[in-house]
Amino acid sequence: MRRSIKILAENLENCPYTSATTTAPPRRFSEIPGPREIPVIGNSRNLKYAIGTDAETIENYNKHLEEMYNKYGKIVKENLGFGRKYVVHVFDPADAQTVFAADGKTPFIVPLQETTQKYREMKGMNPGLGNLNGPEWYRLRSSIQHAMMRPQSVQTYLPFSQKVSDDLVRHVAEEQIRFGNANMQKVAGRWSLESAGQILFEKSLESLGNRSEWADGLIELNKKIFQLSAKMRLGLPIFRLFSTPSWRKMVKLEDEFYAEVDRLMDDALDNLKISESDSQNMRFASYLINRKELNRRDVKVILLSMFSDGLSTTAPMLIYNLYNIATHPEALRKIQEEIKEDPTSSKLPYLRACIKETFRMFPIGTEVSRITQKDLTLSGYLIPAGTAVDINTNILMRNMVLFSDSPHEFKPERWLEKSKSVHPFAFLPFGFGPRMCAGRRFAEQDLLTSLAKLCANFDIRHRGEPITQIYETLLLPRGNCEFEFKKL
Ligand code: HEM
Repeated sequence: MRRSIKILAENLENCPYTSATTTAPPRRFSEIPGPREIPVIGNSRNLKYAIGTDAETIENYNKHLEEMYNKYGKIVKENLGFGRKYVVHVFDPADAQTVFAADGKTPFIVPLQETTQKYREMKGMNPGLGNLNGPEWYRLRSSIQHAMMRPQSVQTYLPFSQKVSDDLVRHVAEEQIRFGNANMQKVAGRWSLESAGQILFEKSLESLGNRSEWADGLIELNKKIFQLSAKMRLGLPIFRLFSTPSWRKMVKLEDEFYAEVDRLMDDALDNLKISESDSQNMRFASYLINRKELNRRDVKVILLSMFSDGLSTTAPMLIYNLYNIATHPEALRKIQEEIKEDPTSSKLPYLRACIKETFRMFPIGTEVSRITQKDLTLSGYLIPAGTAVDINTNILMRNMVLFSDSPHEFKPERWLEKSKSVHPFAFLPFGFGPRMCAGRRFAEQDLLTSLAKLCANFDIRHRGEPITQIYETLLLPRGNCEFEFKKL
């Protein structure tokens, strides 16, 4: 990681946004600007949530972050209230770099879903990769690093990715004939479930075939968990002390979800065998059961973490990509030409640039979080060790200065022009460092393969209400997700 920080830092010199180094002593934490604080309640926004959980406000949490940036500048502190501590929001890539550089071997994070962490602990389960910190996180993460993060290892899954994309093309064509369009809220969910089956459970779940209704049920369940979790995250945290109606509802939803996923994991693991053959070429679950340092419980924790994180991220990203492509016919034409030129190539630089641009315009998360492990100076203020810092990637990736005054335009070309360098800590859709998204390579490969197949087979149109984002723990699509696919 040190090396990658060094390489990235070398690109920084020309960036107008890079903070000038200063020798002045850092200012006190209490001086960091931020919303008015009310005793017990915390920042003034909490009052809205305390009086009644205002869905409208929660859905616009990303807008609230943007407003804070516009009002207070590139560093803002927020008192979370009700016995919770402060969170420091940073909106400056130089500060992001400082935080990541201090990460060390085991970066600490605030779990994205406190409710999931609490549920798993209550059930005696391991909280899972995205919820753990410290040596237990390190032990589990190290065991999958090789299988998940090396681009070469992910190549092993290419044939399965291709099979899923063929199934997707067939399914979309069928939906188009049946309904006159394909509702991608459903289809993308089925696609991501099918891909998870192939990669994690080593079998087809037939989500794009006979079992699409079953798939829709599981995806809906997952969606409800994310929606409720957003309300509980931003609302009054009484569920930490008492079993509130929201908490009981959450337990019921999680129970249903885990019963289903547990069945999937047991089915997969019961059919896999310990093998002496080359573990480098094994698929994921087989690779895991062949790791001597992992027992069955560990394997299930890892599979569960990968499954639940993957399910809620790649499906919306497929929708956002299709939306950008469908609303920019010239981009679709360029992708189709690129594929026609070399149908077997997986290089596809223009399509890759479209995907990158979509990650920038439609980030799936509001922030990448860290708990600092040593004192840091951010934007000239002293941040004591143990402070929660949110690196607001969604604001960074749409910043006017960092993206040449056109942050709201879909411009894949910006990633192809060598002369235009982007601050390396301004574009972090998968986070950074040892805690970087464990499914990154899979997500990128699945998106590239399936989008290439869809673009090569169809003219894609989008009409009606534009797609925007709402906050439901992640930034999920709102608007018309029905696309028309005209066979070429
Ligand atoms: C397009 C889709 C995706 C995006 C944008 C995304 C983004 C992220 C981000 C920003 C993080 C936090 C990184 C950090 O703290 O530095 C993360 C963590 C994680 N992601 Fe993803 N992700 C995606 C897809 C996936 C998929 C497909 C999987 C599984 C197959 C997955 C599994 C995980 C796991 C397990 C973690 C926790 C890692 C840890 O704490 O060690 N993600 N992801």
